[in-house]
Amino acid sequence: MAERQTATYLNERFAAAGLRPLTRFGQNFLIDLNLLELIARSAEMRKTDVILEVGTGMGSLTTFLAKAAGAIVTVEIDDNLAQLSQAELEQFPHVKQLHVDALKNKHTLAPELMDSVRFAMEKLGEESRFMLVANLPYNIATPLISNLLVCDTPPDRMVVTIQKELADRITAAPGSKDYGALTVWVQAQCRPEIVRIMSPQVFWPRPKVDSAILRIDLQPERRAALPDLKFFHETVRALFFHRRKYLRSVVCSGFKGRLDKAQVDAALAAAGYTGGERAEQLHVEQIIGLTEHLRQAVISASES
Ligand SMILES: C[S@@+](CC[C@H](N)C(=O)[O-])C[C@H]1O[C@@H](n2cnc3c(N)ncnc32)[C@H](O)[C@@H]1O
Repeated sequence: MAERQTATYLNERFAAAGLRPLTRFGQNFLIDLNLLELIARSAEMRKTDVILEVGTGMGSLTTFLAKAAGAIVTVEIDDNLAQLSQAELEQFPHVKQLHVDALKNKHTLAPELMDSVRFAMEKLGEESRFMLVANLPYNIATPLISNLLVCDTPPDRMVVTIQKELADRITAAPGSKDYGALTVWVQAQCRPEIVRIMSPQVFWPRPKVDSAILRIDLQPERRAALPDLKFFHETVRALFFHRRKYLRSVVCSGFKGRLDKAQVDAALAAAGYTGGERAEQLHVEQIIGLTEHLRQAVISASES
């Protein structure tokens, strides 16, 4: 296993197969064995857990996951890597390989992913939890994390390697430049925590930016307290769509056709705002409260 983690090994293996790592698929492989172990350890997996891995690559992280979890669903878009990793993973009957694009489109996961996860969870029984553990392709990290939180069965935990800049956005505090729709969407239902910052040297080939291992723990009671998840998701995106604009203006444009200006002013006042605030100043609980006032206003407006 250890030899499979070196840049020399990967270089030779790719060259022998006549391949090159593809930038368009975010093919930067972790070559530090300790970090692969850290990712697996941070997930605190049990033998009844189902793990989704997006980006099988050569199957190195998959091997760690297979040793700790009850079932693995690993997804790879690249024909050549899907083939190479198949040989490595054949020894694990509880690893299911899917050879598809993990995203059907920007807002939807490929249906095979959650179908396979649900099937594995049923087999493993009531105790089973679902987690995403992956060294993610950076170009799909945001939609993947975001879309998984829309699912009826969201992951109990995600432990992912992503760009540091994205980890900073997910863990940001109100008022900071990184604080935005993604921060609020994740923090309203989960507790995110940066486990480790990683320099480009721990990857082959080296990416241009720093990376981070991020652990995101679902908080089911917080998620259950959001009465309409879809409405919340859309509202948060609308609130941060024009970062420089004041609350009244972003709410008016986000709710155009559903609330008139007087109704917007009434909803803002009921939530305790003048409209002269900016969304980025409001902490997550305040945005949850404001969204609920807007939801009630939309319901009343549609009934009148
Ligand atoms: C950062 S590499 C990680 C590989 C391996 N897990 C590791 O840790 O070394 C990302 C992997 O995701 C695959 N990938 C990229 N886009 C994908 C997509 N849309 N769906 C599924 N796999 C994808 C790439 O081909 C690549 O193998």
